[in-house]
Amino acid sequence: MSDENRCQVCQSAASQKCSGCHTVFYCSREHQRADWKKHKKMCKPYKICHDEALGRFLIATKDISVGDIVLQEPPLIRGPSQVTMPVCLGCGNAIDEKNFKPCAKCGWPVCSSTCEKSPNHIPECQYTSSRGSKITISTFGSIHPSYQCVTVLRCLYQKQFLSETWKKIDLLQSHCAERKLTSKYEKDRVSIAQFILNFFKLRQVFTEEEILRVCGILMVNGHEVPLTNPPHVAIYEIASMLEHKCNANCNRTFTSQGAVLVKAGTAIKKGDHLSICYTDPLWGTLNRRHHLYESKFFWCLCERCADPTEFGTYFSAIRCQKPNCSGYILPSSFLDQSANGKLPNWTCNKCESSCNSYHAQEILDRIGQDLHEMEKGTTKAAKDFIKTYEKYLHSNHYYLVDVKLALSQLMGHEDAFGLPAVGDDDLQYKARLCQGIANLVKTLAPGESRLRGLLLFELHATVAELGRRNADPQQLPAVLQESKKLLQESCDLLRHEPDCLPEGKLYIQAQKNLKEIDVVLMALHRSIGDAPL
Ligand SMILES: C[S@@+](CC[C@H](N)C(=O)[O-])C[C@H]1O[C@@H](n2cnc3c(N)ncnc32)[C@H](O)[C@@H]1O
Repeated sequence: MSDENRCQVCQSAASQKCSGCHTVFYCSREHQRADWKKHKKMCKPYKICHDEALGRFLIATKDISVGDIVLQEPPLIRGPSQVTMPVCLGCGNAIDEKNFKPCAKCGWPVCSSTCEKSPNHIPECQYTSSRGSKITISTFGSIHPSYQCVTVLRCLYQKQFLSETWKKIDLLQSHCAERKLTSKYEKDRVSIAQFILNFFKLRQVFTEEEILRVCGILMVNGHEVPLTNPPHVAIYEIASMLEHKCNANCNRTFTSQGAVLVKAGTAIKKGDHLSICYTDPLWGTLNRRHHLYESKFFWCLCERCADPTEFGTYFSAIRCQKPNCSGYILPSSFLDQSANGKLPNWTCNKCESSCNSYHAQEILDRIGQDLHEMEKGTTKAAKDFIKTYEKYLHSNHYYLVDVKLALSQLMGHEDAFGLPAVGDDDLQYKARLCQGIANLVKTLAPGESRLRGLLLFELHATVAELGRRNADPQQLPAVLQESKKLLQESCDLLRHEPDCLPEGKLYIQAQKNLKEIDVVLMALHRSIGDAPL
């Protein structure tokens, strides 16, 4: 049984949930009543607001502590991503020519009889069988164009038959006017709208505009859900209203059943806007802003984008190459790009020499190309890259952080011998990398708890191994306490990750390690006498 179906009071199986926040379960009305005094402080800690610039957004209606669940809700619609290889239309996982069966009614491949009957599959099954002949999918393992229409059809089905869900979908922004100016709109018109109208013979039911609006809704509001392999896309009623910030105060994960779970990544004050990061917080500012503009149609103006130093981290900064200068080069603002597509000159914060933005971009493009071509999966290639480019970039630069992050994960995982096989210097280096990146992530993207949880897990193991090698027996308890503290923090950050994801598995491992550390500490306490527990 999953944690989410346990009674908040007695932990027994529970089927009733709080109708206010849908985040906690009870086995009986008695237990719900008994818990209300406590739970009402947590129930639905936000309200929906609206303004011209953001559309709808959420505001905290009370102070929210780090780690608290802000909301949890099932998807309105879920389905294959627009660009995908063939997947089972019941469970969403990849299928190949050896492990599928065509649905008896419509021909779309599914992986089992159970999946054939899945409610997820009803819309495309009904539309396909109504057209009079089945669909045939015969190529697997690579992107298949017919799947582009499936999630769109699932939304259209709601429009035609299930008006309550459709009303909620219909409220989501589609940015049709902006999309019309893009080449993606024309592509969607031909490969999705025309395909749906012609192949499924739905000209009497939907217009091209209606279908393209659904494409826009999915593009602007779709969440990539990693619970299936490959990930699928889902839209949610309330979570879709969360605004974006690159230094968001909330983060998002999923339950194993596909509900979205939004948690506070920082302490949030009553009246604060609730935000998540729509993009990768470890991309550089220019890439994040372009991505948001191209996929969500706004130029991000968050505090992080507005500060070229990104809170003093110099995450996008190039080293000044003037002799004897130890300064860093950045533009005075990254925001001007939204006005005229051009950035101001990049200027050194020490010697004030400057270069134009094209030149700075050229340097970054060249390094980016080298990173792209760098051999992946070996510590040597990563170390060489860092050694070469620390001369040109700030040590916190996103290219270096990208490689350092990969290196921190590789050390101790390159072979079956684990951390004990890593040399002393490398082990110290791994500890510095994990700690440095965890601190950087906390500053840049405080809501990003998953990555920090992962880094602190690696760090706890590294600290324990260093202690095992170097500490004298008297110091060992203190080292283990330090390792335990890091592990505890990692557990707090990962505790809502579902078991089926790597982060959820890590959480299970972290809990086991916590118990083991306690056993060792207890043994040391007994043998040394005054070791702290
Ligand atoms: C997932 S929707 C969020 C909900 C949406 N505001 C609504 O009314 O349904 C994403 C859209 O919200 C708006 N938005 C979100 N965050 C924003 C931000 N930081 N600045 C400007 N617009 C933003 C943009 O129009 C974006 O395309």
